[in-house]
Amino acid sequence: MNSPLNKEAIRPARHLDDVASAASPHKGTLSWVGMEGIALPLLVAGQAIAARASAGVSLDAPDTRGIHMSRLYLALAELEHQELSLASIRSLLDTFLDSHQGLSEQAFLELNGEALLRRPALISPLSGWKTYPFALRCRRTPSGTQLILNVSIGYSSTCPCSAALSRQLIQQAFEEDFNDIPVSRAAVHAWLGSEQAILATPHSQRSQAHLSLRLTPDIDELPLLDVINSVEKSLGTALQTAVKRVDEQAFALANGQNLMFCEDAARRLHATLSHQPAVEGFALRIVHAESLHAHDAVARSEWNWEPV
Ligand SMILES: Nc1nc2c(ncn2[C@@H]2O[C@H](COP(=O)(O)OP(=O)(O)OP(=O)(O)O)[C@@H](O)[C@H]2O)c(=O)[nH]1
Repeated sequence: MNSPLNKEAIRPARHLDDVASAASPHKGTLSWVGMEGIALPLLVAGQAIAARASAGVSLDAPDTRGIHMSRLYLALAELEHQELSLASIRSLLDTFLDSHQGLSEQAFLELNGEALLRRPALISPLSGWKTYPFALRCRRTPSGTQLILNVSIGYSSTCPCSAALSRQLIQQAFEEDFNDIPVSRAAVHAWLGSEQAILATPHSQRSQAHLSLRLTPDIDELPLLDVINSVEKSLGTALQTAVKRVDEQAFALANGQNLMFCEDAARRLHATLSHQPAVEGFALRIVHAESLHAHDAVARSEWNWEPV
């Protein structure tokens, strides 16, 4: 059995050695030093979420052994209990540098989480929750601040080729079924409502737009919700939450009105994102998880973008 804790034995000495501030046995600067995977509660679009943070600084003093991890860790509390904003992130990066004067010229913060948004149904008054994975990568250097927002947005895509081929089969079936009977409005109406008439349907797939956006460095609000809304509007076929039949019918119509190859989706989003006021440049990757194939159809596009 362990002996009881002897608090006297662990009472802190008046002076605690600070190894981090001592001279390093090995000299040299380091581009990034800090902590990864820190649990951090955040408020995004009004919802509390569990995020993970990476916090770091450069170590530009070649003789100093280490940075002060606790100062970075404690500073992260600045982001708690308030809506996540770019203004608060810039202030936090300043705190990182202020707490490492003489040691660090650059500060870094990465936040990973899932935005949790309530989304309305297409027609009915219902709504439900959807998550959008995001990452915010921030860097403060003597020449300014860089902010990269990554976000993934799911949607539905219906193959335009498959739709055309299905229509062709329906036309052929019409030719055959009405070959020797008179074409009346009532007969065609009844025929259109039968499974035997609409004998082929195009394939659809759950698809993903993976976006990396370089944000205008001096804006204060995080444009996550604006970007998600613009992208879903541009594609027209956002994944749904609560669905009644009236919503499902509207979704079928939206898919039929927005037939999309991965190239079509990439071009639409290229146009949409290049008009987002908060976005200075982007790289996008469109992934259609094909139901026709066991592999994915993918398109990429960039604007004003250099990989970082
Ligand atoms: N620099 C550094 N610190 C580490 C590492 N691993 C654990 N730590 C610990 O992180 C703790 C916090 O470091 P500091 O922020 O320097 O703590 P402190 O000296 O009490 O705080 P200040 O007085 O503000 O400097 C220390 O107990 C370190 O031992 C590491 O790899 N590098």
